[in-house]
Formats: sequence, C-alpha cells, structure tokens
Amino acid sequence: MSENATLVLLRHGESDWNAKNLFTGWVDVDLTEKGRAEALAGGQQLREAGLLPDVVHTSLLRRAITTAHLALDAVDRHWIPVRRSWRLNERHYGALQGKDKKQTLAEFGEEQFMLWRRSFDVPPPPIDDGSEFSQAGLPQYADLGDEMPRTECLKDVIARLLPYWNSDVAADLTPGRTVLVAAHGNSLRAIVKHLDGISDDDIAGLNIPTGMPLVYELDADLRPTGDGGRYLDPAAAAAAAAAVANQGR
Ligand SMILES: O=C(O)[C@H](O)COP(=O)(O)O
Repeated sequence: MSENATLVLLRHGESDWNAKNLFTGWVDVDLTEKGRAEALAGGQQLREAGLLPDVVHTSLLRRAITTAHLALDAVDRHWIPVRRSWRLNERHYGALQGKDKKQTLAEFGEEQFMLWRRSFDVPPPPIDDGSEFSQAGLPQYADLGDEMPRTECLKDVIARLLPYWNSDVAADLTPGRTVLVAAHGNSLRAIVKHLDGISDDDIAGLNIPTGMPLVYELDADLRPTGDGGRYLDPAAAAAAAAAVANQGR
C-alpha cells in the first residue's frame, strides 16, 4: 500500500449560470445538461485511471453535490461516505451575484473587473440581505450566525476553508486512501494555492476548469509529492482553464 494519500479535486460541471455568464457565488443553481455530461466524464476519467475514491467532501451547493453523485456513480463509488460543509462553498460574490460578467466588465472596466474577479484581497461590494440573490435566512446556513458572508475575496475563502481542510479533509487523507473533493472554481483555487504555495500575486493567473479531475499524491505531512497536481487530461484542462480566464470578454 502506498504511504501517500491521493487527493482528487473536481470542480462542478458547467452550471446554468456558467452557461449564462453570470456571477454565481452562493446562488444555488443547477448543472446544465453539458455540466451533467462533464461530471459523468470526470467519473469515467477516474475509472480509467483506477482512482477509486474512499470518501467524498462537497460544498452545500447542488452543483457540487450533483457533480459528486454523477462522477461517483460513473465509477461505482456512489456508496462511499459523504461529508458536506459550507466551508467548501464557492467564493461569495457579494453584490455581483446574478450580474452578467460581460456587462460588469463593460460597466466597471478591466482593472476593477479583474480586482473583483481575481485579486487576492479585494472583495466585491457586499450583497443586501433583501436581494433576491442573498442567502440570508436560508436553513442550510442557520448555524453560521455572524460568520455568514455577504461578500468574499480569495483571502476570506482561504480563512474559512483551511480550518475544514486541516481537520475534516486531513483526517481522511491517510496513507493509501483516496479523497474526492467536489467543489468550486474559487474554493479549489484556495486549496491549490495552499498545496502549491502559490503567491498572493501569482494566484490571479490560476483558473480551474469544470468537471476535470486534478490529482495530487500527498505525503504524511499532506505536502504534494513529485510534480504536484496533475490533470488526467492535461491538454483539455489547459484549454478549458483558458476559457474560464476569458469569461466576460
Ligand atoms: O461563482 C461564479 O461565478 C463561478 O463559479 C466562478 O466565477 P469566476 O471564475 O468568475 O470566479
């Protein structure tokens, strides 16, 4: 048995609002048919690579939960334990939730658009609790109290995600086991930044494609071995990540 643990990071398949090019954040939209197919394809990639998850962690958002279910169904691992946490949710996009990315770029210009979308520590304006795209009062977040975000930057995501990573995910990352984390573009950027030691400036250039497994072998200290994370289909992942980078243009 390997002395390493295997981590599989999987961003949800294309969502309804990904397809419409809308800022999504914590708005609980579903997958498109293309997104469902991406999730199944991600599971088939795991099967072909012989990667059989022993436990799965997801956010509380249906696009990640459904992606995990479809991918695990494709690899006959639908029966494994599942753990869910808001700490794996997508970055809360504040008052940008529901707004068109192209219109936002046109209205606020390149610098402000990129600051809100990809800077490390500049959050969008907070969302009003009365907004139709606010999550205030939803039962799944009832326990958050004052921790309930109204907007987040990537630094905020890292601060609320790492406690879960260091406790719940780390506890499952034992030698010889495979852990699937089905989450979101920015919560996975937070994990990759942590694992790869990417600087606060360089992280702006990292984009995660939908539905494509990113695999790490982690040592006993949960540090990546070898060359770090690897996509099972690197060429397709690079092309899809470039498309994510160009959203709004
Ligand atoms: O929440 C969203 O809008 C997307 O899932 C991530 O969007 P981004 O790639 O623009 O951060």
